[in-house]
Parts: sequence; C-alpha cells; structure tokens
Amino acid sequence: MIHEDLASFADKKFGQNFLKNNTYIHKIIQSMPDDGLKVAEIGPGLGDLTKELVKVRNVTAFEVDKRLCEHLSNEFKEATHDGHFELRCGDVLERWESGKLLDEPYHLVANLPYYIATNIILKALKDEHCQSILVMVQKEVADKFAAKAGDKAFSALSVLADSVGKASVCFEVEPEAFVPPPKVTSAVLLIEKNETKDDERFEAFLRVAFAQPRKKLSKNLMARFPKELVAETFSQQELDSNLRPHEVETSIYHHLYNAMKDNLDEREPKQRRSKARSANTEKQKT
Ligand SMILES: C[S@@+](CC[C@H](N)C(=O)[O-])C[C@H]1O[C@@H](n2cnc3c(N)ncnc32)[C@H](O)[C@@H]1O
Repeated sequence: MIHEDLASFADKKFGQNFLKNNTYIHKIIQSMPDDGLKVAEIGPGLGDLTKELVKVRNVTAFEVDKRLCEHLSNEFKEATHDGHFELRCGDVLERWESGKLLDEPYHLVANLPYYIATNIILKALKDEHCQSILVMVQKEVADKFAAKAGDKAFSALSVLADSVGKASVCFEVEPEAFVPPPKVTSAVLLIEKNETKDDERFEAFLRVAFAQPRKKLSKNLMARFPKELVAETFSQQELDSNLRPHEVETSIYHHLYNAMKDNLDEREPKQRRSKARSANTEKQKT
C-alpha cells in the first residue's frame, strides 16, 4: 500500500520525484511520435504517466523499486491481462546488457531518474530498436543534448544526438509539478532518430575534443594526437585552428575522426608526461 504522504514515501536513492500534474502528463502524450509502436517506460513510479500511456499504446515498463512494482502490478492488473502492459522489475541498466532493451522496435517515453538519465539516453541512442526518445530530465541535460553548433551548451552529447537524428527541447517543467519537488528545473527532451550508431572510439574521440571545452579544439586534440596530424587535418578541412569545440559542426567532427582515429594515444596525458620525464632522465644519465 502506498503511503499517503508521497514526499516521505519517495526514495531519494532511486531519484523518485513523482510528476503530479495532469497538464504536463498530457503534453508528454501529445509530443509522442504518431504511430502504433510499442512504448518502453523507464521508472513508471506510481503509474500516473503509465495510466495515460496504456490508453494509447502497448507499454513495457521497467521499475527498480520493489514497493512500486507491487503497487503497479495491482494497479495495472487489467491492462496486463489484456496485453497492453508488461512490468519488468529490476535495474533497467542491467536489462540493456545485450544492447537492446526490447526485442522489437519501440519509443522510449519516461520521466527519468535524474541520477542515471544521461547514461540511459546514451544507451537508447545506441539501441537499434529504439526509434525515438521522449524523456523528462534536468533542464541542463536536455539543453546539452539539444544544443546546436555555436551554442555555448554544444557538447559531446549534442554531437552524439545530432549524429543519429534531431534533438529538441519540447517544454520546461517547474519543480512544483513534482512530489517531492526536485532542486532543479526540468525539461522534456525529444530525440527523433533516423539511424543508430554505436562506436565507442568516436565517443572516446569526442571526450578528447571536449576535454577542456573553453580551450581551442586543436589544442585539445594535440594532447592525444600527433601535432602534425592535427595541423594537417585542420588544413585539409580548411578549419581555423582557433575554433573552440562548441563552434564546430557535427559533420566536421566525423571528418576529423575519420582522418585521425587510428592515431589516438590511448594513454592518459599524465601517463604520457611521466613516460616523457623518465625518457629525459635516461638521456641525462647517458
Ligand atoms: C523521477 S521518478 C518518475 C516516476 C514516474 N514516472 C512519474 O513520472 O511520476 C523515477 C522512477 O525511476 C525509478 N528508477 C530509478 N532507478 C531505476 C533503475 N535503475 N531502473 C529502473 N527504474 C529506476 C524510480 O524508482 C522511480 O519510480
């Protein structure tokens, strides 16, 4: 039985902030892609969004909290019996180990637990069965995924989303719409995918490119790639070596990656420095 006082019932460790505002719940439903595909919902919680979802789609929901699983099993007995609803209890990140959350095409629709929201979105971007992502997240996270080249918020996450589709922020949601209210403003992010890419080396390349976001991109790359190669690739692409990482288009990142990917120094800069230092000491000894 769910406690009447939701604020004290909510478990912080699972990022539980329940959306208790029908206007926003309906806005989420209206923002969903208009087809008959199955919906995967992560963290149905008390089931307020789920109730609306099962009216229009078949839903498979993933919930980690055993207390909520019990509540949801009772609440959605009829929908489960009719085949509109299936509940899978446990940590959703473990369900993704095979790379696919469901074994059929689906849309991800959820008010995500914020402590793992970025991780979940990255997994969904790489999941070839996932056709679109419509999720409530912390506003800063939504802005990072949806930013365009030139925006201050343009980041490695923006490049990854931009590489497989179109990302946009649908609307913002104030803390008071939740019980208990989170400390941050939230936003609903939509990523409509038109392809799927799963390339860990490209992600590693972006981590290098955005390692120091306010420094020059060429400087960041020279920390892990041969200087001559960086200079030559910039000149081939007719790129200004003074550009900052957020000023460069997604397509250019792919060109840079293709030209440079086989030359990444996998060692962390610290390891490289200590290797160089010991080489110098050896030289001085001889
Ligand atoms: C922000 S609440 C959203 C609840 C509900 N969807 C709503 O809108 O009110 C996040 C939900 O995700 C669940 N959750 C947290 N970590 C999870 C995990 N690793 N796997 C599956 N569910 C998780 C929480 O228990 C909680 O129900």
